[in-house]
Amino acid sequence: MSRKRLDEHEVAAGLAALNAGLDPEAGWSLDADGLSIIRAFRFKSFEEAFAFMTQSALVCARIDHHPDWSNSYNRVHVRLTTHSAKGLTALDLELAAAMNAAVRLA
Ligand SMILES: C[C@H](O)[C@H](O)[C@H]1CNC2=NC(N)=NC(=O)C2=N1
Repeated sequence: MSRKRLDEHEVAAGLAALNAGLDPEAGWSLDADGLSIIRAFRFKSFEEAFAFMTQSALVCARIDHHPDWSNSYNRVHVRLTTHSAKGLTALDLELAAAMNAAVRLA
């Protein structure tokens, strides 16, 4: 997977694909600086939130790409960017898609 920075059209297309079928309030959005994407996840319990983080962590380890994230009880806030590229790459879209899938397993 490439660590080349995506242009704004690639980012917009990626976000549209990630958010297809999601409640517009619930999906991924571009941060104000355009360098990262963010999503707030809310679960039924701390256990479900942590199961989601555990599932996501396995993907992070596999693709060597890691989120900036925080957890408070049943909420997980995620920010994805590629530090080495100083912006968004295909890896961020891949990890976001994996997190969308991990929600269903949590
Ligand atoms: C050496 C190693 O591949 C790099 O430090 C990776 C690890 N995980 C990473 N994760 C993220 N989100 N951005 C990076 O630039 C990055 N770099």
